[in-house]
Amino acid sequence: MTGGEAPATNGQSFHLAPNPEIQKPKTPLLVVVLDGWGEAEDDEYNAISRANTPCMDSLKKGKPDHWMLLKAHGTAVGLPSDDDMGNSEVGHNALGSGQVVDQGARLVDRALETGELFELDGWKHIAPAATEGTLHLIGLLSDGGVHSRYDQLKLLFDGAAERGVNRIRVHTLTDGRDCEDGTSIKLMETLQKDLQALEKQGVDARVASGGGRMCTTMDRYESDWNVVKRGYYAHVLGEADNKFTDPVEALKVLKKPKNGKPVSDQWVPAFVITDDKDQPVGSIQDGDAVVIFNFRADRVVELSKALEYKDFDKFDRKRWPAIKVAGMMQYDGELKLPKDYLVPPPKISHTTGEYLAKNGVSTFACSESQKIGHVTFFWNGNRAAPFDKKLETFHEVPSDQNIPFNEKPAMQSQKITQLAIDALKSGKYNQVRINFPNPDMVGHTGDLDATISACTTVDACVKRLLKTVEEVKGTYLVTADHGNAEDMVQRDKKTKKALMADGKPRMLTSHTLNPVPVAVGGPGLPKSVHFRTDLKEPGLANVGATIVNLLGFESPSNLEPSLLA
Ligand SMILES: O=C(O)[C@H](O)COP(=O)(O)O
Ligand SMILES: [Mn+2]
Ligand SMILES: [Mn+2]
Repeated sequence: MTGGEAPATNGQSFHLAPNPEIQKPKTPLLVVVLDGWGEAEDDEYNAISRANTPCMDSLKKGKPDHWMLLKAHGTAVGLPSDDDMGNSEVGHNALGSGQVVDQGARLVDRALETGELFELDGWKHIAPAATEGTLHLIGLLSDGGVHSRYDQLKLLFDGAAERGVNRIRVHTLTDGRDCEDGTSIKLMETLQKDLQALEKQGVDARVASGGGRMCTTMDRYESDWNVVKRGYYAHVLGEADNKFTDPVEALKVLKKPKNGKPVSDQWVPAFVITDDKDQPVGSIQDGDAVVIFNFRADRVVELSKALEYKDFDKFDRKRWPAIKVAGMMQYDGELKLPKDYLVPPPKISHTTGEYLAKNGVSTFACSESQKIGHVTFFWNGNRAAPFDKKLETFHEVPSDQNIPFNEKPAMQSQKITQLAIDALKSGKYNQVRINFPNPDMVGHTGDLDATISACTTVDACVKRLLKTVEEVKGTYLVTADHGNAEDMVQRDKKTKKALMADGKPRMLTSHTLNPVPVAVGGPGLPKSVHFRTDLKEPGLANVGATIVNLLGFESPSNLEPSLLA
């Protein structure tokens, strides 16, 4: 269902030709993204196969005509290699743009490998302050490759030192979400060793502050500004309740069990490293340079605002130093935030969202705060505002704040479901697009029972939604952005057996390399329409053209081929 009169992709034409097989539907299309719902064999650590999922099971019976699997990781979504797990940013970029675009991780790798990063405008912008003052590096200490990677951080500080920077302070956010929980201590030891190597070369290089990513700095979509406030106070002001002279010691103490459970890397309270006079070793001062070294946008947009915006009222900054700031990338192309950046971000244009808006399609997009930007910002190629305010409604349900989501695995799924049902019945929208965060957000806690509960809940929500699609005689497309809940344990790479420690399974808190399901159906889908079987390696990017087809148009030539025959 590709072909027809292809519009130019250079910005001149967004016209979409009518689809001869699927007429522009009079009833709505429901698009559901089950965040972190991958496909894997039944297993005791597969929270999806262990959950009660009659609705998703029934969709699977539609294989091969109306159910199939899609690649959701690695090069299929623009990541550097097929060892890279998928994530929400690249997943929703691929789904919504209908294209495979070289993603931030790959672009930063290239710019660092070639040394080009240090020739570009972003580096030139901060270099004088970095060499005369202190270079601060703030970001996620991780080897997960979702928001950042340690090898990139090391190339960055080594490269800076080679170029005359002689005072470096690293502000570390511990992970345990994109890599195994508990590995923060080892990674901090590696960082310490690498900074000490610089010290031997005469560079004053130290860790200055830190904290767990879920309570320090890395909030997203304005779910809870207190998270950013804690980070700003620790990194910029050098203020936190927890003070240590050594960062490894800080983690060892702050991770000690509370109520019988060790504190997860994600939730380490904010801390500051001080000298023997109890003074912070690396608060941010006038004249310093700051690089935010995450390449992924969502969780550093707020920090960028707090560092860069003169007018800022989200919390009392107490002190706002005159500094030069650069992001690893520009995180919001529309807001031009941050103004300066080390590596130009991926260029994602001519997305399905733009085509559809320019062809009169009305859309209701909804999720809770934790994921609202996934079905808006990421979906539309890292662009926050609608293409057409009259046609697109973005609805955010506030998420619970400051709790690990295994404590409430249903999250806001019932509210999202009800809002989507109302939108489907309203007759106002051609497309209703939602994201259920539960399998992913609860999966990241490593709590198997809570994740099973999350998946059972979400399946019941999809069931209610598909019943409504029946009632309104609409169409549906149900899919996911990457795997997570379907494998909750670390495995031996060769034997695939679960890894154990002290007689207990080592839980997996990160995403996986597994494929994800996609299903289409509903009374609005013409009987003759079904999935094609000739695509070599169908992936998430093939969904974009599929949605364009389901809404009654031929897909334009710049999109990956549709899944429909
Ligand atoms: O930011 C996060 O929560 C994790 O690093 C990745 O999860 P997501 O890609 O599903 O958002
Ligand atoms: Mn996701
Ligand atoms: Mn996730």
